Amino acid sequence: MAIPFPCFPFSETLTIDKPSIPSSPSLLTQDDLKQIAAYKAVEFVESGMVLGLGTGSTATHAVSRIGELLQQGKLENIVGIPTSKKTHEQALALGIPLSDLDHHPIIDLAIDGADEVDPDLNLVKGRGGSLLREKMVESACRRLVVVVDESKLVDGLGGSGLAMPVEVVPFCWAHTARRLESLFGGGGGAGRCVAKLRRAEGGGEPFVTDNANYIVDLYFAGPIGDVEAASDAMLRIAGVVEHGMFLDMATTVIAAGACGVTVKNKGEVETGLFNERSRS
Ligand SMILES: O=C[C@H](O)[C@H](O)[C@H](O)COP(=O)(O)O
Repeated sequence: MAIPFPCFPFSETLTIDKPSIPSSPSLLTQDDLKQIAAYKAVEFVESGMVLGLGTGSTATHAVSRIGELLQQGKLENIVGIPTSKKTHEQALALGIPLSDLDHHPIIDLAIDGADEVDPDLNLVKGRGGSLLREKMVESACRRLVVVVDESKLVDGLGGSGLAMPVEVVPFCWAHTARRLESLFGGGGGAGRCVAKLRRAEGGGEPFVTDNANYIVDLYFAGPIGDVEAASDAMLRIAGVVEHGMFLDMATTVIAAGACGVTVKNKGEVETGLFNERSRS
């Protein structure tokens, strides 16, 4: 997706190099915006940190940048805790020293993408299928910095009309999917929620997570509303392993959009993109 070149593409505090961001062309792609947000987040990284390494097309830019800074000697003594097999492979290839939660139960900082971000910095994650490891790692973080392009900002979780992923055990997944659907008054596409098993590319076999589970995607007719109650109810269903709502976990969200980069910290008054979003 091509987006008009920002009127102020970098905030005053954005001091990163801008390696592949076009300077003269008048368009930034959605991937450019993801990279801008991710590079901004890497400014929070300091030598000696234990880092949660997120998963997805936005987080991959942050992992690349961390690898680059390590290779240049601008960062030292970093330990990365990957949130998926894919990120593990990427970080290994970049020479980032890796560990896990068993050996590093407290993480200084994690950087990850998100599928939806609400005005309170609650998130939907897991459209890439990595929600369980992401939630385990990011629950152990002192600071979780989320990086998104502005298309991810919503007024309420579930409001994008796109998938709300739930990781379930394969055993009788259809039964679990029906229970999830009926939790929200759904069924047959007529209600507030429709549950669908995620299929692997090609549409045949079920998509299988890094933990050998399945994903049931929930599609809501509008914002869920009471996300805490929805979270508790989903987790009470036997067969549900974890859901993709990350509530009260993000400490900072960096959103890149056509008019620049907005950094919002938990509890701060809304400005920039977030403010514009909440007015719309
Ligand atoms: O399972 C995937 C993760 O939760 C991703 O962080 C999330 O889906 C956002 O991915 P992307 O940056 O590719 O939009």
